[in-house]
Amino acid sequence: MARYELVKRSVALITLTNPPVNSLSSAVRHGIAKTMDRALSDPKVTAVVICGENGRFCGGADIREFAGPLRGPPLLPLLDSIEAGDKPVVAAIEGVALGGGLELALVCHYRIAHSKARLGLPEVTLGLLPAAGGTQRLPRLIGIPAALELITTGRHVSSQEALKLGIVDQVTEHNACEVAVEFALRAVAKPLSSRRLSALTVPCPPDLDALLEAVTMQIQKKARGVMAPLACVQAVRAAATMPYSQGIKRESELMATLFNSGQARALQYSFFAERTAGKWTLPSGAQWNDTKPREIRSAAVIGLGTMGRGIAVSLARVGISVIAVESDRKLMESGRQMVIGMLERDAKRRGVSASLNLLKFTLSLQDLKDVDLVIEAVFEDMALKKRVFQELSKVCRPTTLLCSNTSGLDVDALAGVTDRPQLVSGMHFFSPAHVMKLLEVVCGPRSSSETIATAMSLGKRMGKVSVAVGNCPGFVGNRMLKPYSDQATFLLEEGATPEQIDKVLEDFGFAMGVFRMSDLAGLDVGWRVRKESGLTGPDVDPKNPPRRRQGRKYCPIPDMVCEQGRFGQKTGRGWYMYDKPGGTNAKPDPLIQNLLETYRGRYGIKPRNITEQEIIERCLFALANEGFRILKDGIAAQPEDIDVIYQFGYGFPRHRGGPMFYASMVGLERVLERLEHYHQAHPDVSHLEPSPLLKKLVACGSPPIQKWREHIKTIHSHL
Ligand SMILES: CCCCCCC/C=C/C(=O)SCCNC(=O)CCNC(=O)[C@H](O)C(C)(C)COP(=O)(O)OP(=O)(O)OC[C@H]1O[C@@H](n2cnc3c(N)ncnc32)[C@H](O)[C@@H]1OP(=O)(O)O
Repeated sequence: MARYELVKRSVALITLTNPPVNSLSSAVRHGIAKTMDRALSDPKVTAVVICGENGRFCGGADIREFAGPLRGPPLLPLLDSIEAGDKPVVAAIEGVALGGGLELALVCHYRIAHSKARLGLPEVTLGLLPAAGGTQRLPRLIGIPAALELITTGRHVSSQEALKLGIVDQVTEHNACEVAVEFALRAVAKPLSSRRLSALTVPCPPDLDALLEAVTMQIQKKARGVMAPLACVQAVRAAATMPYSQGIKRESELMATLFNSGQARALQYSFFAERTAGKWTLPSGAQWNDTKPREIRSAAVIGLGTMGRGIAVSLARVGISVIAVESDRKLMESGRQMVIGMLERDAKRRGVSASLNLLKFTLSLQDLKDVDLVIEAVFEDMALKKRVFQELSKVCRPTTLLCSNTSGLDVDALAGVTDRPQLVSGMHFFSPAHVMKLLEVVCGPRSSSETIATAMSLGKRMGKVSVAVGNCPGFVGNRMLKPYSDQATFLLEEGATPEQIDKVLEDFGFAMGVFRMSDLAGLDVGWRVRKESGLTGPDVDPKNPPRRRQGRKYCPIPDMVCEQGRFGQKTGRGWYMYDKPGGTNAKPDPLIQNLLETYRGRYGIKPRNITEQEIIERCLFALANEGFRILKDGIAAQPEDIDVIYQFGYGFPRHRGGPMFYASMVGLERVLERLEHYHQAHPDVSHLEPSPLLKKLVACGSPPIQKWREHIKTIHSHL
């Protein structure tokens, strides 16, 4: 796990060998301890270089080992002993030096980085802090403000920035290992005391308290309820105010509070869930690692509304030439201006030049005959989409892939009107499409594995977290949203207010509560869908008892809000009131309060006090319950996919892991018991009826989430 060689007759070259990222597993730590001992005790060796195999220095501690008992040599004393050694040690950083990897580099007396390397202390993103001396050594090297920023955000820096900050001593375009060996030979005669970071004093800013206070406030605002960044501030405070020996103790104490926390478990689960989601399997047996995606050089986007514009930007900025189609010259011109403006702003932010030459705008579908792939992003109307797909089928060459950016319509019905159903899939982007990282790739029953592989790979190329899902109304994300928002509106009937429900959800960690989110998305969209499906409007059978539709309980309050022209932020009124149309500052509206009181009065509902616990349980357990149904139906292949969708598309707090992980943390037995309780109280709300899969998992002893797949493997997958 660590290779030892003698090079240039006097330099010990230690190579970490734990692919793919040379993480510091117990075997690697053991290997470092052994090879360092050998280097320090061999009189022929005058200097040491540490590097990583396959052009990657080290991706940090082995995160998988955190779940089990700590084995092998502990990292902190191992690193301390490297720093204390009397022969110069040089880190040759290629690829990445992250977390424990950077901490290893910080105990080396010199650091040489390749120009393409990235460095950082991302432990905070895993619910931890850099507890192998990172919170004490980095401030001594680069000062409190810069160290505080890097440690509390976990941001990676380029080697150029690392050089400017003083983290590395030299950046090279050449082989970092060879450069480090030459550097080590020159360092042999030089004193090491000033190179041992733990022995340095911290350059402390005069306004330390004010700085720490400001950063704490910023964290509390941006990452409400998240423990790790606050613990990082405490650890850096210790570096500033205590000698190293005490600071390091404080670092360990703070780490101990985080290490076994639910937040750390959720964040580490989220790290792996994101990677698991990319590994799809289709019912045919085809998989992510055995199906070659097509190369996409050119694409077309149909419709330059909000979604189409964002999709065009996402494609062009990764070097794909884009033909954008609109039906009307005025719309095309305004779309053109907006796409160009978005691309220019994006390029400026990233410090690159805008790829405007890749864009072409047209009114004619005939111009699409040679593109590799089309993404249709017209209005969410099946008849209109079918017309577009029929037309595309005629004009595009037979090998062109046809994708729909639908948020929930039947992808197979669209495939059915084309001459190439195997080349049709859904690509459900989230608004704004050039910002939001989630992409649901919808696999119809006739989509080929190559089509899915290509859509998934294109998503990755655009920087999206892509998740393959099956074809059903709403797919995964929007299908689950319904029980969640239904519960919220039922709670309004029973006595809650929008602001009370939103506060509970936001305190839980959601970026926005369900009502604020609906106001942002626009209330009219759902209203139109409900009208089209006969749930409200003139087509409703007058014989329907009030508050019941299609044999189920129905809450008409959202329709009543829309009937007043309150469509959310865009009209300045929705569940909340805003300063102006388009305003974002939501204030409780007495008119909504009135509407709720009148409504309850009309139906004889006596409002009751609704607790925080009930809001969380009814909204989130109903959400997870639908997730279990989705797994049972084979619409998502694994719970990780659902959790990734909810984190990246719906603002579910990452430190809670996602709805399925959250259910597993609460305990499946408890979730089942509470759903049974609420379903008994509301027998006409089918979403509260515990799903068969949840019951099955509880009957099997509530296995950990990673084992659920074994219990759902017999299910017929629609992916
Ligand atoms: C009481 C104990 C005290 C201990 C103190 C310890 C203090 C130190 C703590 C740490 O170091 S925590 C770890 C900090 N490091 C990170 O957060 C880095 C995580 N990794 C990444 O960001 C990326 O993987 C990467 C290194 C930038 C590479 O990205 P790339 O896109 O090229 O590959 P991936 O698909 O992400 O990863 C490939 C493969 O490797 C697995 N993996 C990556 N890093 C780790 C790791 N640190 N530990 C274990 N496994 C890791 C990753 O999961 C992928 O595998 P699969 O999931 O596909 O099987």
